[in-house]
Amino acid sequence: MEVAFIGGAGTVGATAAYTLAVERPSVDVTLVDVEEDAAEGHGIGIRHARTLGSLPQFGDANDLGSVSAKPSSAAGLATADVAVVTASVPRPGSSAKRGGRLEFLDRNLELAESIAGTLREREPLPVIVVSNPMDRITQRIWRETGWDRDRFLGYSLSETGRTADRIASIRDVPAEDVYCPVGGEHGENVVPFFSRLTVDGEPTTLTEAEKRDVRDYVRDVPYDVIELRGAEETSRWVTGQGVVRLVCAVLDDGLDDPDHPIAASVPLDGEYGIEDACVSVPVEVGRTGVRRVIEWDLPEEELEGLRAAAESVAADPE
Ligand SMILES: NC(=O)c1ccc[n+]([C@@H]2O[C@H](COP(=O)([O-])OP(=O)(O)OC[C@H]3O[C@@H](n4cnc5c(N)ncnc54)[C@H](O)[C@@H]3O)[C@@H](O)[C@H]2O)c1
Ligand SMILES: O=C(O)C[C@H](O)C(=O)O
Repeated sequence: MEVAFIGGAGTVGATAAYTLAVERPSVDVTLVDVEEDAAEGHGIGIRHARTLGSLPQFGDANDLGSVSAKPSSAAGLATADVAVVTASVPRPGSSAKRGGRLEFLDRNLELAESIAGTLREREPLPVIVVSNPMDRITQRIWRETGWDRDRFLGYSLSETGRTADRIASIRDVPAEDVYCPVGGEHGENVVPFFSRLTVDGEPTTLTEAEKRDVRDYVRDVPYDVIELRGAEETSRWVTGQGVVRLVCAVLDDGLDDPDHPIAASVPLDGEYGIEDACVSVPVEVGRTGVRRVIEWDLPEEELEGLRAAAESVAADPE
């Protein structure tokens, strides 16, 4: 199996590629970037890391997959089984604040069209989109390829990690016991599915103040991280981990635990009353991408949140 990271020389692409390479030593990892030297440099370092961890004195892996750099062209993507799009124009300084994902919009829409043009030259494959503003970029790449919508998964799992972390801290419970998937926009109109919250398997209800706190935390914390680390950087660690969780769900034809579905941003066609927009909703992931959009019976407040998210992402100029 070969996973191609389009934008693989960047912060998120290289971090996710490294995470996948060490976690799944047999998978072929390809770094596709217009910065070909940088991609090659990261590829060599990641290959060494994977090799080191698999040596007899440390590991027991065999049949190591390749780690290589390829050009950002149809040839570079010809043999990929899964594509992850992290390609982006450089982070504008003005994007390092809440709502900042929209600062990428115009130039990343152009980039999305060019990447879709390259993808279109081959057979459809599952495409995981990370680049911001993620919901709109997922929608644009989907439309421009003309492929079936079930090939596309926009990445929003960082919100689920952030939400679990915050609920654990508010309620003083272990974070690993918190299940609360997060949908809506990857942005201001985020919709934690509080109605599905369980802690250690027990349905749990937050107060309205606690819900507001969690939503505000999720909106603010990526920018706190950027500010603390310097405006050139992004939330590379949670994103690298989350992208690999999604890639592995595709490679493995589903989650280890199908009873706890995840959310991803997918082109909707009437589900939750939403047409022609990508926002995150619960999905069943499979080998070819999205096996099924799961239609939960959500309370009105969360349904309204999803619809507001869809209106917001659909409101941008073509
Ligand atoms: N969805 C999420 O949760 C999430 C999380 C973090 C970052 N992001 C977004 O992901 C994107 C990447 O972030 P980053 O910090 O890695 O950015 P970055 O600037 O470090 O990396 C972007 C990379 O894309 C490459 N690139 C540009 N055009 C390309 C093309 N045509 N083909 C191949 N590669 C190309 C650049 O050379 C660069 O290496 C940004 O838009 C960021 O906002 C999203
Ligand atoms: O890159 C950003 O602007 C933030 C990113 O979308 C994130 O959620 O970490």
